[in-house]
Amino acid sequence: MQPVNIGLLGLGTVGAGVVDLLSRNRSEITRRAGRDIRVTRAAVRNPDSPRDCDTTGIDIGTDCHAIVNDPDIDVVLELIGGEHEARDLVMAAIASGKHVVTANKHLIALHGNEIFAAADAAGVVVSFEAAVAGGIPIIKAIRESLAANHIEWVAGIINGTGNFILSQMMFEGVSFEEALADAQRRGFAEADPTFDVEGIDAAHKLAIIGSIAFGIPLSFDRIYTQGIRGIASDDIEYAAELGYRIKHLGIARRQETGVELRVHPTLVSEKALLASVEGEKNAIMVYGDAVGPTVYYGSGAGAGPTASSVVADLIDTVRMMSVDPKGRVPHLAFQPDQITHEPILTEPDFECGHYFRVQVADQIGVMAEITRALAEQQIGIEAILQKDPPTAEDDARVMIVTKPARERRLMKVLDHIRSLPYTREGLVHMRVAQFED
Ligand SMILES: NC(=O)C1=CN([C@@H]2O[C@H](COP(=O)(O)OP(=O)(O)OC[C@H]3O[C@@H](n4cnc5c(N)ncnc54)[C@H](O)[C@@H]3O)[C@@H](O)[C@H]2O)C=CC1
Ligand SMILES: N[C@@H](CC=O)C(=O)O
Ligand code: NA
Repeated sequence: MQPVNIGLLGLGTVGAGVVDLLSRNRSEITRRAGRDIRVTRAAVRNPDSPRDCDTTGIDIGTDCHAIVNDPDIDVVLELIGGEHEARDLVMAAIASGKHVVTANKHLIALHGNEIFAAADAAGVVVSFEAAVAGGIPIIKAIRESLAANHIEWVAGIINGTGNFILSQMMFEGVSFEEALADAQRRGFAEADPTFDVEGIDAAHKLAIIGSIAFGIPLSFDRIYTQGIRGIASDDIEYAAELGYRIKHLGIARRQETGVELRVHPTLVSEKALLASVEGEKNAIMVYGDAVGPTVYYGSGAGAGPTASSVVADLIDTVRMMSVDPKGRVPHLAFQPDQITHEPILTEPDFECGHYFRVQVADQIGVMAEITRALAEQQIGIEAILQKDPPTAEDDARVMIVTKPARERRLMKVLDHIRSLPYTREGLVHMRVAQFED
């Protein structure tokens, strides 16, 4: 059989990982794919930079379009990252009848609807397993292995850099900035690390998860997104005393009236599986009506893990080259004409537990007023903690975890508490996740 020629766009962390893996496991990969898969051309910004892989036999240049238009290239592997240039290259590859593999969640989250429509029309496949949770085969799990289920919710740690920073801060006493610099050195962080710390990267991934779980279009701009920068070490401590860990989660959840798509710091019971996921590791729970809860854990970033998914996509691509396009796994899990536009809910309609911290004058009746306000909105209390603040001797800090409640009700309570004469500035609110795992 003829070898399959890969045109590689980008030879950075992931690109080098792919070249290395294809060479290291060449014989097993060929036995699985049925054909030899080889990178024949690559484009990079600076061809003279040193590489973390052996590039013997690869023609390295700077012109991505020359690769996309090369008739000898069978599959384009997009690993340059970013949005517009990657979109143009992928659309050009599709137009020239080439299959595409990408690790670019930014690209898929923002342009996937257009890209998949073009790919379906051209009879080619765009694969993107590495785009969500790096090496964890979560796309395949949701799209294929759980295809019999009505997916009720998906919740996970889907940004390795953010989880690494939170773990370093909690266990190593490292500052936020130091931990981020370390994540960058280790190759986990995005080229623009604000994508990691502001929750944008997680929102890109959640857009993809939500779409393949619920059969809705990719809806990145409708995702509620909050990053990890605002998490105070005091709240990490208080949460621990209350029996919780603060994790940065992406949550896609069905309600009767629509779907919640949200990314934010979340209190997770220390007994929950997700609470024990540390460092750059990712973990995703998927709840299907037939299967119940399932968990997928592993490395969400780094050269080897990400290359593992990219190469698996290349193998899949090679295998399905000979399959009738109508018989292939649909890009977004559901047949393209079965994608529906369900309402995507906004904050007032989110339903979950809540944590809040409020500093008040330490007077008789204050706690009673706070609990009365909660009761008036029919919000149950899960746990209460009271502490002296680090300064302001006559004040008290009150931390409350509520039972699940519609966020619109909780906001009324918090507005009321803020308006009380003895309430100080700086009320903190975070959401709490309840999982069955
Ligand atoms: N690093 C990781 O752990 C993971 C990365 N990804 C995604 O994989 C993709 C690649 O990420 P990394 O390898 O980490 O990036 P990187 O910054 O290490 O490498 C990017 C490569 O693309 C080349 N490049 C960029 N723009 C180019 C252009 N216009 N023309 C020619 N070459 C160009 C650069 O020279 C470099 O070789 C991104 O979409 C990223 O989000 C996905 C999962 C994990
Ligand atoms: N920057 C991302 C890389 C993988 O997607 C992360 O930290 O998770
Ligand atoms: Na993956």
